[in-house]
Amino acid sequence: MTLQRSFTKPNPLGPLQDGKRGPRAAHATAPATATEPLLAVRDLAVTLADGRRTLPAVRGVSFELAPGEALALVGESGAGKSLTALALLGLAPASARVTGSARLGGDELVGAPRALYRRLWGRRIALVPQDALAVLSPVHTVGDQLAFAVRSVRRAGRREAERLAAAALEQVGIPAARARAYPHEFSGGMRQRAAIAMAMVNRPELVVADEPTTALDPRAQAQVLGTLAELRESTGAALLLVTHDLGIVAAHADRVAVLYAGRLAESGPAGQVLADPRSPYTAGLLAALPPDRATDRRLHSIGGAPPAPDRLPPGCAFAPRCPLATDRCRTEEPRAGRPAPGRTLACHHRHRLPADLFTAPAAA
Ligand SMILES: Nc1ncnc2c1ncn2[C@@H]1O[C@H](COP(=O)(O)OP(=O)(O)OP(=O)(O)O)[C@@H](O)[C@H]1O
Repeated sequence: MTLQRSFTKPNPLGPLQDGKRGPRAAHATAPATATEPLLAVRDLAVTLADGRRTLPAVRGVSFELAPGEALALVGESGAGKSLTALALLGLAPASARVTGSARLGGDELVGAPRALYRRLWGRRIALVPQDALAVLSPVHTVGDQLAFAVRSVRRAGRREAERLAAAALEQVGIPAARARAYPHEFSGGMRQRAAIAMAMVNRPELVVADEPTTALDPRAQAQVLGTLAELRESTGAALLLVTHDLGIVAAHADRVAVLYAGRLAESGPAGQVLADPRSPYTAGLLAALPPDRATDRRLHSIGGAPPAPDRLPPGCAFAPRCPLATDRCRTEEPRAGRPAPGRTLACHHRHRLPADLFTAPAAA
């Protein structure tokens, strides 16, 4: 289900009227139309050069994001989630070769010149990083940084920019009086919320959040994710959320794309994928979740570990860990198919998975 957000709540962030994205009209970037996705990623590949080796870290990833929609990129550590997100932002490491296509509205992001990114950053696409200090300078007050961000995008006098900065802070639950504080004077959760204010202050169409709550305790985590959800609701921004937490996916994503060893294992509506996974890898991730029933305290894990990008096995990269692996899986990499409307699956096993795939006792 695609959630088209309605722009019903007033937004105090200045002259941008609800449902209208005024300043963007002045940008030399092409907006998405109602009929096309906001972001269309096709065959995205990120290859890293590490000394004499080349590491295929992201391999032919494709997905779409509708305006206002939240898509979660999930997978174990090293799956290629962050590199995918960074490549879209034009922030992949210097050693990376990015190929394929990623269209934001009418603009091609892959291979785009810095000048295009400078027009897009903050205005149409913004980052909420894992660590707020990646976007907040320690030597300026939070208010000054927000005001600077405002003035870098729109013609606003100092007072107007300060008013908008204060409004942005209030929107993320930080009293306007704290605008004079430095980032180190905030708690970790407040810093993350300030980073959200920074990302959202100019009302971008797409927010990329890379593990935005990993370093936080559960209470701060819930506050930060709640803040992000409220701001998306009021501004209509789409969200690309990088996470390894399926609980966060269930609560905050409309759709999910599951990455394994740089490839898309499956994708689809979050509720469907979590309730009825078609990829054995997704089923394994779900089986490894802590049980919530008092009667079942077993923790099931997928045996083994994902392969490093320079140690990919032939065939399906998940085959060495997959209970269903056959000779074909070990020799032939599966191509993505469509097991159901709105879903993709890269697996040779197209039938429904047994419910006890990872919990059944191993055969003697
Ligand atoms: N700058 C780099 N130089 C060399 N290898 C890198 C670099 N950045 C990432 N990699 C490798 O690319 C692969 C994908 O990394 P990426 O950070 O995208 O994974 P991830 O799914 O986001 O993992 P995590 O959840 O741990 O952040 C990993 O094997 C990682 O070691």
